[in-house]
Amino acid sequence: MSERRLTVLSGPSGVGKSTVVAELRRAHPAVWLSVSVTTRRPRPGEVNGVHYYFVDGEEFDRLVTAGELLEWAEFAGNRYGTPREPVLKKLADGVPTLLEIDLEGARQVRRSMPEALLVFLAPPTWEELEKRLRGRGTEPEDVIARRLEAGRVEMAAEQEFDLTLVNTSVQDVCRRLIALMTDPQGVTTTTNREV
Ligand SMILES: Nc1ncnc2c1ncn2[C@@H]1O[C@H](COP(=O)(O)OP(=O)(O)OP(=O)(O)O)[C@@H](O)[C@H]1O
Ligand SMILES: Nc1nc2c(ncn2[C@@H]2O[C@H](COP(=O)(O)O)[C@@H](O)[C@H]2O)c(=O)[nH]1
Repeated sequence: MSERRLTVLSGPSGVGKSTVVAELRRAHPAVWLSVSVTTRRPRPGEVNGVHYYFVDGEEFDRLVTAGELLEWAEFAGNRYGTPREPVLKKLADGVPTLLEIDLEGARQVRRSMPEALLVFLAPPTWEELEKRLRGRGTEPEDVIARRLEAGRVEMAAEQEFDLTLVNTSVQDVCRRLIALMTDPQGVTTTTNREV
């Protein structure tokens, strides 16, 4: 494993980031996924401390002011952030570490930790993205519209990432991601589209 142990996975809402990460962690438990803090309400089945740390706005403000977040951003009406300490500890221990965060967060990590590998997860088509987001059935139509609007912005920023993986097959994306996390020398600085 080289020094680049921090990998960031971003992409438009509904592209399949959480699905890919869940499969990656099932198949490769040695990979550590940062648990974010959010002001969003839990969806049915989401567990505090597992999927997110669910906090109110006041607590989120406190974390920001105390400098406890490595990065944070507002996304579609809620705030999300990565607790700094656990990430730094895992990296110091040499553990391959994954952040699943939005574009703004990825940009902040690019600035503060330029050695991180930034991976953009893209949908096979825009129509498929809409289908997945609606098919998940977790948000009302007005929230879906906000997420799709943000998705247009995220899609336009693909070139800022080290490479793009197209999420046609979750298994294929996972295979490629784990290879990148364990042999990052294979990544060039030119943006590539793969899978
Ligand atoms: N390769 C795939 N083919 C078909 N459906 C998929 C694929 N990957 C994920 N999905 C489905 O797409 C939907 C959205 O996936 P997921 O919740 O993982 O997206 P996400 O990128 O994490 O979204 P968000 O950013 O809103 O949290 C889910 O219903 C999931 O089962
Ligand atoms: N900048 C950050 N973005 C984050 C973080 N945790 C999650 N996210 C991103 O937010 C959106 C919406 O997530 P959802 O769970 O409400 O669907 C998605 O793009 C996530 O990747 C974070 O810590 N920082």
